[in-house]
Parts: sequence; structure tokens; C-alpha cells
Amino acid sequence: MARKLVTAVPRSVIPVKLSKEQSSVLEAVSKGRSVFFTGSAGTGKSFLMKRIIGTLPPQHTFATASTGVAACHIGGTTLHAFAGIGSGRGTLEHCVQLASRAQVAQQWRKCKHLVIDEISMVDGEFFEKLEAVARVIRRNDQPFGGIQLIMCGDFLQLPPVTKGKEKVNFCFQTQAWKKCIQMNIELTEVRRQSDKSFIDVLQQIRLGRCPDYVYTTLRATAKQNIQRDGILATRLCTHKEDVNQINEHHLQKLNGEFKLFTSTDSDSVYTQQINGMCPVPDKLNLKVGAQVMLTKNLDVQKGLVNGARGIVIGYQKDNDGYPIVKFRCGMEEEIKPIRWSFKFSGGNISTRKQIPLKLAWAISIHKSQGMTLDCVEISLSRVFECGQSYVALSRAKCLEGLRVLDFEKSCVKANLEVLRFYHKLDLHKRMMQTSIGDY
Ligand SMILES: Nc1ncnc2c1ncn2[C@@H]1O[C@H](COP(=O)(O)OP(=O)(O)OP(=O)(O)O)[C@@H](O)[C@H]1O
Repeated sequence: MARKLVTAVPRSVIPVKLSKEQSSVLEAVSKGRSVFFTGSAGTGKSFLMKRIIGTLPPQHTFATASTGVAACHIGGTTLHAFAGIGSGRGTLEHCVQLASRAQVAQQWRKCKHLVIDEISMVDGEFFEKLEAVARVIRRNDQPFGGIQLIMCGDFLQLPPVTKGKEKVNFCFQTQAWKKCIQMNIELTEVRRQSDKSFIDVLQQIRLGRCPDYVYTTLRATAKQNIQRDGILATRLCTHKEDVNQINEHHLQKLNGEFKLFTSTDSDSVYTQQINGMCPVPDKLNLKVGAQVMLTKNLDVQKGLVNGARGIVIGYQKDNDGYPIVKFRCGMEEEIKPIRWSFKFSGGNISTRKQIPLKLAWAISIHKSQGMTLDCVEISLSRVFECGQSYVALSRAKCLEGLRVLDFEKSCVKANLEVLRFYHKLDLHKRMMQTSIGDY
């Protein structure tokens, strides 16, 4: 049978129109307001953020995110790398000292627009330090030293990482937040899923609720057979140690030769750091039959998007023997290396060229934040974080692509302080009788 084989290279994508509510955020940003926009999973926050970044002057705009993966998604750097104050756990004097290093201070002074994606995972104390450091280094007494803040995230998803039994400290609880944020906007149209009843189930979980119909709906998915054409469901794991173990185990079990694809990193000094940010490892070991996931949008129209699931069916005979992958959407593609760029502390730029694939028998829920996934299997029995179940479940595009194992009502947890914060936002919006159209 003739193969539908085309070479996957990123093609120019027809720009997708922003929704009315997304456009209002863009407008507020263009007026120079410091904004926080939020919304459920899949309401297009990161999508909008990328658009916003494209409209801001590149020399004065710093795109950051709380995690390496999220930063990579918007073509930016981690907030920690930008700030240059280490973990931020030292005294304010120490943080100022660190930020006074020539290269770091230069960035702080150049910055007029600071973008922060996945703000829910930024620690409140760290945020307060940044606000003070910005004023001191920029010698400007305005909030955040006069920098316009453009932040987004959903506090009902993953919280900041804490050590042991430390209390979670959210950004919205800080004085710095109250001082800096001029506008809170909530996106309400879910874009990832289209099935209204599934969206409703997810909304209940997001708010920490699990009425009987939600319980029954999710329990029923356990029996679903969601594999198709040899492409299995990806297991979302609560603990990252399980991820490598599962992927390694399944790869070993496959018959056939290993084929190693090693990345070309522009500066090997950064290889370890890049591993923490880049969705693909420096060493990618594959076999025919390996379950893989695309980590970059190659062709949105054809469904070759970040998170698309497939299976390695062979290697190209000529050239460098790049892998050929059969995707769930039916396409068979030769996957060629692609380049990622990373900015490090002090503005150093490093690149990685690698095949945009990763093993996909399993991924961690933390790494899945921000992704849209084709077919997922989730075991929630070891959930340890508020919002963790919601993040996992909301990665699925539809109920038919989801299998939830050992689901219990106790897996559903939302943080009370966060619920109060969202309640207040909602109340404020109603009291002011504003709608998104008024912004
Ligand atoms: N205006 C739009 N038109 C068409 N598709 C859109 C639009 N906005 C967002 N999307 C699509 O909706 C999906 C979800 O968007 P995105 O990942 O940005 O949501 P998110 O709010 O950041 O989700 P999460 O909170 O889970 O990270 C993506 O596939 C994105 O391309």
C-alpha cells in the first residue's frame, strides 16, 4: 500500500483569530495596564500570551514562565533565570546584591514589559522579592520599578512547589500583587474541549467538587478501550520517578535495535539546564514500535501538533535515518530535527537541535501542564496536590480519549484560599457590573 509520507517541517500557519474576550486582554495590554488573566484549563491563556508577546517590542520584553517547560512553550526563559536572584530564599539585601551583577542588572533596566506564564506556580515570597528588587535595581519607586506585568495562569491548577510541610504561599496573597495588578480578567470560553458535558465535569473537578454524576462519568471511562492502530494511551503519573521507569521498561521490552538520536547543543555547558526546560532530551533512544509524542506544532491543519500521539514505524532509508511516525490522526511523517532556543541568566542564548519526539508510554502530570493530549490513562490514587487531578483530566480533548483508573471522590481537591480568591474576583466583577466587553 502506498504510504502517505511527507516530510514534517514547521509550515507557516494561518493566524487564528482571537476571541472577543482574548482581544479585550490584548487591548488592555496595549494600553500599558498591568494585567492578570486567568481561566480554566484550555481557555487559551498560553495561546493568547504568545500573541501578546508578538505585539510587544522585543528589546524591552522579557517572556518568562514559572517552569522550564512552560517557558519553552512561549519561547522564553524561566522567571528564576531572568531574575538572577537564585532561589530568592536569601535576604532581600542578598537578592539585590545578586541582581546587581552587571549582566543581570542590565536586563532588569532594559525590561519594560515582563511576561509571566503559569503564575500559579510562582511562590508568593519570591514574587515579593522580585517586586522589591525591581524597584531598587531600576531606581524607580513605582510598583515593580515601573515594569508592566502581563501574567496568566490558573490558581486552581498546580500550586508552587513546597518543601515538606511548608505552607503554600500564593502570589495573589502578597502585598506586591495588590500593588501591581491593575486588572484581573477571566477567560471563560474553553477551547480545548468541545463536548459541553465533559467541560461541565471538568469545571466541577476544578472547583473541588465531585457530585454523583461526575463520579459516575469518570468511573465509566475505566472500561474504555482508547487505543487505536497500535497507539496506546499515555499514562499520566503523579510521581515523576514512575515516568522514566515505565518508559524504560516498555522500550526495553520491544524487540529490535535501539537507535539513538543525540542532540546538537550549541554550548554543552548548558546541556543539563536545557534538559530541564526542553521538551526533548539530549539523548533520545528509540525502537520501532516505540510510543512517542510530538513536542512541537509541525502542521496544525493536519493535526501534527504538540502532544499528538504516534508510534515509530521505521526509519528513513536515505539521509540520516530519521524516524517515521504514524500518528493517531492517520498521518505518517518523517520527523526531522528542529532547533529550540533558550535564554539564560545574563541573557546568554543557547540552542538545541533534536528530533521533536519524546517517549510517551508515560509522562508526569507536572510536565503535562499546558498540554493538549490525544489519549490518556490516569491513575489518581496517589494524587498529593490540590489541582493535580484537574490538570491531569483537563489534558484530554474528549471523554472518549480518556481512561481514569481507580477514581475516588477523595482524588478531587481544590485549595480553599484559591477558591476564596476566585469568589472575590467574581464578586468584584458583578459589583462593578462590568463584562469583559467593558475593558
Ligand atoms: N482564539 C482561538 N482560536 C482557536 N483555537 C484557540 C484559540 N485560543 C486557544 N485556542 C486553542 O485552544 C487550545 C488550548 O489553548 P491553551 O493551551 O493556550 O490553553 P490554556 O488556557 O493555556 O490551557 P492550560 O491552562 O491547560 O495551560 C490550544 O489548542 C489552542 O491552540
